[in-house]
Amino acid sequence: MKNFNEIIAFAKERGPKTISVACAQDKEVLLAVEAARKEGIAKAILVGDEVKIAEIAEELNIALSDYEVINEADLTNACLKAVELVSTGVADIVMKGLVDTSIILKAVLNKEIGLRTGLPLSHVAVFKIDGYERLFFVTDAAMTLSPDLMTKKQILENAVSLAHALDIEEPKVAVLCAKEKTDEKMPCTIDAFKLEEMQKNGEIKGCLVGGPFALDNAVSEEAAKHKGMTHPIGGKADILLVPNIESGNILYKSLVFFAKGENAGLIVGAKAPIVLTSRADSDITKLNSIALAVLAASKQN
Ligand SMILES: CCCC(=O)SCCNC(=O)CCNC(=O)[C@H](O)C(C)(C)COP(=O)(O)OP(=O)(O)OC[C@H]1O[C@@H](n2cnc3c(N)ncnc32)[C@H](O)[C@@H]1OP(=O)(O)O
Repeated sequence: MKNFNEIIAFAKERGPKTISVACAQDKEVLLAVEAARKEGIAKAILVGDEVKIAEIAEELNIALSDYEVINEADLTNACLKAVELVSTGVADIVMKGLVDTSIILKAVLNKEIGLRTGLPLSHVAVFKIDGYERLFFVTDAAMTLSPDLMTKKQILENAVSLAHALDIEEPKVAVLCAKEKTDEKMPCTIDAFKLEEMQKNGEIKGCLVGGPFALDNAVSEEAAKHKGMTHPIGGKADILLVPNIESGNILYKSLVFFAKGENAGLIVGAKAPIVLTSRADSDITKLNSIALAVLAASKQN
């Protein structure tokens, strides 16, 4: 798939799925779930502050009779309820509403009713930027603080699974650092080298991995050529694996606010997909993310 229109078209074919929205009292969230409902992509159960949900719905002319609403004003309890709806099979996808990321992630990781699989969960953001011909992924900009080598391997594999769900058969993964040569003083360059080795010796499958890469060589063929790089991933990355949450989050928000990119975001690697965008992201981003989650959920089932 090359853009979000295609993702939405495929989600219409595979939907509707049921989303449980944690802390649904938010204008952009309600606009997105209403658009998803009208497109036949998803139905939503709205968990949150019933009074605030009703006020916003009225302002937006959204009929709440089209939704199940579960009143839970406390943010932590609303997140736990939304997650429980998925772990008990009532819903297929969790969606973050107006709540801190760490609160919903703690609910997702809850030992009794959460969606753990035993392996690391991670965030994948999908972007489309004018001038870059392909969709590309940034991971992990939102969940894992400072991943070690084996956690990076799992983050990479989680993103590769999502790429496969979008019919990107052999995604090219660039492991990002500040430069393209290994340097003992920059441990992420050593991890990047090891991840490329793991792919070459078959420990990582279903993708091509290259690293270390600086961002310019990963996304610009001209920059890669200028620096004399002959790596097949040079300038053609599908997945950008960042070294830590700070670099990933700054890249994510630079793409949204400076580059005005179109995007979507999910937590993957759990028993079900979790729509996780920034509270400041638009209703279009949230709709794109619902569509992406529907494709990921169909692949998982
Ligand atoms: C990109 C747009 C959106 C944004 O901008 S989001 C903003 C930035 N993001 C954030 O603030 C969230 C960052 N992450 C966090 O807050 C925390 O790491 C997180 C995920 C809530 C976990 O917090 P805590 O529960 O305090 O973490 P902990 O290290 O004590 O671990 C508790 C148990 O959970 C497990 N865990 C933590 N991260 C995991 C992961 N990625 N995958 C699978 N399991 C994970 C951890 O192993 C531990 O398990 P156990 O209790 O020992 O069995």
